[in-house]
Amino acid sequence: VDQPLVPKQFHLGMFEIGRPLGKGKFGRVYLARERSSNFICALKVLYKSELQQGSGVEKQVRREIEIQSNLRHPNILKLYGHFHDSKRIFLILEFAGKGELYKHLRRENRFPEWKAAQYTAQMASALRYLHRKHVIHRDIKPENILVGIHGEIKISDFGWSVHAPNNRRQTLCGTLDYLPPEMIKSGSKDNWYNEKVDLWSLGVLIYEFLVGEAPFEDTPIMTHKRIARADMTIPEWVSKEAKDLIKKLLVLDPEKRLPLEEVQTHPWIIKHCVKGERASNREKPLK
Ligand SMILES: Cc1nn(C)cc1-c1nc2c(-c3cnn(Cc4ccccc4)c3)c(Cl)cnc2[nH]1
Repeated sequence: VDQPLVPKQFHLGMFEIGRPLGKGKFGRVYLARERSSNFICALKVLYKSELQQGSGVEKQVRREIEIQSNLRHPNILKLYGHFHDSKRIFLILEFAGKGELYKHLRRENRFPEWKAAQYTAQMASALRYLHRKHVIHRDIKPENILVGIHGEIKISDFGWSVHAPNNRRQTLCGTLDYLPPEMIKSGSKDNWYNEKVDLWSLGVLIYEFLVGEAPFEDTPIMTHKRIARADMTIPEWVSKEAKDLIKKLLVLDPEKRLPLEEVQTHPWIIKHCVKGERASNREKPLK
């Protein structure tokens, strides 16, 4: 029976380790079952040796634990607890039954508009919850999103998130595609700690859901230039409602990006995310 993982003190002997589920830049994730409750979870194993002592990564893991263990939302992957031994750190995470979203996106090339709109509505709901708690994710991209057994999405990997405002310096690595202009421009860093950065990344995510590639995908130099100018073209076959929402999020001025409340009530979202049968199967438009 699925019982929530309750004890405060966990240790490796409490878990039966199953198949590897995946690996990231730091560490691997295994399917696991907590023996006394039969609770299925995902166990993320990080080697202390790989987290160079005193480097940013160790602080990132600490921040991931601190932030994610206090979050409870259906579209945010739960962190139930953590423990460590002499060589490793273990994070006890919610198991997402349908795995990594980016694999689904690569396999399907791109998502139909109704699916992209439903994922967008779930992302907006999760981001509103995070921003109300003054948590900025800052690394929204398909690679950091998992899919639950009912097809719902779950934001994971809070390694880059911060409690705003925060004056810790960050070094960035990995893809530039999702970075907002204020994070690639030199100069004042305080915009890095404004929730609006997640709105830009949400716009990039919607574009990639619908088109199958990121809007500024290019050589690193060109991506940098195109982000700074919000220079993108949306294919003509994307619906005008979806185009409208993407354009209202990929705005250079962070203060002019569409607030999450208005994302959730945008015509493209309303059209595809009404309760009951799937809007796209509806014969007649809603009154
Ligand atoms: C894969 C896979 N296939 N199916 C059917 C379900 C899954 C599944 N994977 C997960 C995973 C999972 C796996 N890999 N990753 C990527 C990763 C690994 C290590 C460090 C950072 C990031 C996440 C999780 Cl956390 C949580 N739940 C998961 N569920």
